[in-house]
Amino acid sequence: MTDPESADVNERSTARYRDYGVSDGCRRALVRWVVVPSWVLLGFLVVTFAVVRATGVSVPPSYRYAPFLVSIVVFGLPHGAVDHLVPARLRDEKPDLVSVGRVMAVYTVLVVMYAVVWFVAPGLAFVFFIGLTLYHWGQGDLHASLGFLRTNLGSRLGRAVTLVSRGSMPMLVPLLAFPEEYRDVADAVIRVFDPRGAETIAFAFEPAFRFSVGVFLVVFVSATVYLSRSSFEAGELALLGVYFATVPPILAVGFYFCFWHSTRHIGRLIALDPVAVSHVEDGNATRALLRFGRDAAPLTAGAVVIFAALWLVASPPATVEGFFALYLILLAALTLPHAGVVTLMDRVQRVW
Ligand SMILES: CC1=C(/C=C/C(C)=C/C=C/C(C)=C/C=O)C(C)(C)CCC1
Ligand SMILES: [Fe+2]
Repeated sequence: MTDPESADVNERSTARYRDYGVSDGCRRALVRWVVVPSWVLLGFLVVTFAVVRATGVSVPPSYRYAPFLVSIVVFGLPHGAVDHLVPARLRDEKPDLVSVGRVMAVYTVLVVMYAVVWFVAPGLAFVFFIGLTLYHWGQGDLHASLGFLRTNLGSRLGRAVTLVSRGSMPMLVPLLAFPEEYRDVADAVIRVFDPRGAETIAFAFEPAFRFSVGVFLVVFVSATVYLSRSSFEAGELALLGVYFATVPPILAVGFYFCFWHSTRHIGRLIALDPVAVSHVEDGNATRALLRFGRDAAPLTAGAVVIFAALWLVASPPATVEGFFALYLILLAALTLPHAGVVTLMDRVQRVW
């Protein structure tokens, strides 16, 4: 027989995770404050850039970096800066020195290991970064689809295929629609460690490879639409596909990072924090967001300090492209352990 107290805890945690960790009260607020605004923003950018293209107006290239610059303090970096609190909160416990220390230790080991790969084989590290981001952004969207929109994606296979399709939108559609800009970004990033730059991954820009990527996308997107039979799923995929095919990629990926991926994840974190949930349920979403901001502030500052140290060690060209390249390398290093923490969330919250 289980003792009544642990039965109670089990029951509470089953209730909490039945809906992918998002209660109904929270869900409505998240759709209103996170999902709908992200649709409006992406739709607005699609229309704007369709007009820009049709009229031949040119957008000064340096503006493309603005969303990534904003991401240092708004939503982007902070969305991963509460990872140290997550494992304890998943267990319904208050984070303590041991739980936080454990996360920090795993983070440090993974960041250092991946940093070594960047130095030894930067081309490989870059390709891994694209694959990692595909997985991580796909898992984020998969959770939002299940937990915020309550789509029924069918079997495990349906979920896996959805994850791949979703993650492929930001990572692979730009390779088909804007190969030169894609190559320029790869070149600037790899060049921080290897003067040959994108030459080390020349295969990725060959027509035959891009054609295979096109076939891959068609197969996965069709399978997702078929297996999910959900108009929300098909609609979001269509919006993302058109968006990444129309908006110049540095700008498009930057906006998506801050105002699609990060905002959804912050919503998921708020749903995990009982005090924040009570604010949301009282109709005070701003208060919940401020609480998140307070939790995220110290390690966001920590990441900025690491960025400054990286700048001193790597000393890339002092241009906006050089700054951006190094920032992407920082994001790459932090995303490896961050994706691990989110994978733990997925397991506990029964995404799989
Ligand atoms: C900007 C950009 C690219 C890559 C961006 C990546 C990979 C960003 C990853 C950010 C992460 C992982 C943030 C943390 O969650 C591409 C696709 C090369 C195409 C050209 C523009
Ligand atoms: Fe993330």
